[in-house]
Amino acid sequence: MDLKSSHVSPVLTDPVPVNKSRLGIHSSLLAYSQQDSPVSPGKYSRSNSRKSTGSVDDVRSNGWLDAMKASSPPRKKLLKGSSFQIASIDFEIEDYCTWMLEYPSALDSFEKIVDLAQNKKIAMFLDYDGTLSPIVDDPDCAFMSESMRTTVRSVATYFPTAIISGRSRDKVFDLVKLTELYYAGSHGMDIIGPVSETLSKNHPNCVKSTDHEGKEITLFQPAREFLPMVDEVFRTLVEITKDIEGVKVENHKFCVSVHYRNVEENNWTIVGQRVHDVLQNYPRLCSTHGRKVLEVRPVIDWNKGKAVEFLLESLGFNDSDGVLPIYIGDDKTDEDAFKVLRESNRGYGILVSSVRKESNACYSLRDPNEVMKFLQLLVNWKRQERKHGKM
Ligand SMILES: O=P(O)(O)OC[C@H]1O[C@H](O[C@H]2O[C@H](CO)[C@@H](O)[C@H](O)[C@H]2O)[C@H](O)[C@@H](O)[C@@H]1O
Repeated sequence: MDLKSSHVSPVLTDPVPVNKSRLGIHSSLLAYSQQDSPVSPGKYSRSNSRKSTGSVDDVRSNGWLDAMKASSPPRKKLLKGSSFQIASIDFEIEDYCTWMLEYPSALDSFEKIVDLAQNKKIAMFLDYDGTLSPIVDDPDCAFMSESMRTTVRSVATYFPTAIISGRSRDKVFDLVKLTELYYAGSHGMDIIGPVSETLSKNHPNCVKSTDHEGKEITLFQPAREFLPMVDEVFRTLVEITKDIEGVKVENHKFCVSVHYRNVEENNWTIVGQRVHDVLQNYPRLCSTHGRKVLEVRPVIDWNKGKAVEFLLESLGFNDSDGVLPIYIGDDKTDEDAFKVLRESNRGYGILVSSVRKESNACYSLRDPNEVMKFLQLLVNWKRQERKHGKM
């Protein structure tokens, strides 16, 4: 990619050390219970004088471990013939049905949704993991099906479509493999969008660039100055967690994922303690919970919601009534996008979940299979509209 300008300045809020509050861990916690801290300050860290001195019991009692457990629906182990199991499944189904009164199925509500799309242009925003691909144990194996790829390609033929993922932009592109889309990686901190003159005026730190096909695009990386710091933290986290079986640390350019899905539950507190202890030396980085993953990211005023606003603006839909944005996602980070749509009273957030969850979304879909059905309905509806000479 040829950068025509390298003038990129970050959009920063005050460098507040929010990592403690976001994790819900009191600052007095989190020294290693098993060994002395191997954390040493790097070039981009503060001195390690803020090393904490807590215990595993403290971590358990402040609710943080509960947040880790609740971060993804548990796998169901079916015990044949167990009446307790059957009763608990009955309860779950009933509970889910009650929840769906508040978050109706986007499939059942399809007519209502497209009714609002009359004379408007739909802009489609899609999360990747858990939305286009099923959640699997190994993040490197979270592949989307060919039928999902074909469906997303068709969606992009009719509507401007963007993928907004926690993964790095390159990694999510390698998985999706569609050049017809816009991509925002690192939870929206690395965006490739359409070229727009008005946008450049509002966001002086945008860079005009070209993609690998030579097409002009806009590159926006509001956390660019954090690159060396995030890289340093990635290497430290790999080192510091290497003795915990099952931990996987991913470098997503502007953020780092520390996965504990494959770690013995007894060791989850240790994973959290080590992440937190490293962050003690980086007050400009924080950590948030994803699905069996701790996400380390810069403390900046930017998230998936801001990325949606940015992309809408770059598509020329700033403050426009002529657009109906639809955002489909399954995770906590997608809530920022649902919130933006809810608060600006335009478009719909659709939560992908097979269990009850509080959300800022309006509708729900159970899993990636239902996401595909919904996208196919949308494509078929648009084809019919065109056939009948509408839009
Ligand atoms: O914003 P997303 O596209 O949804 O990315 C969020 C995280 O997704 C990946 O982790 C999740 O999916 C994995 C594969 O199914 C699963 O093993 C893991 O437990 C989930 O947390 C990705 O690996 C992370 O880096 C993303 O931040």
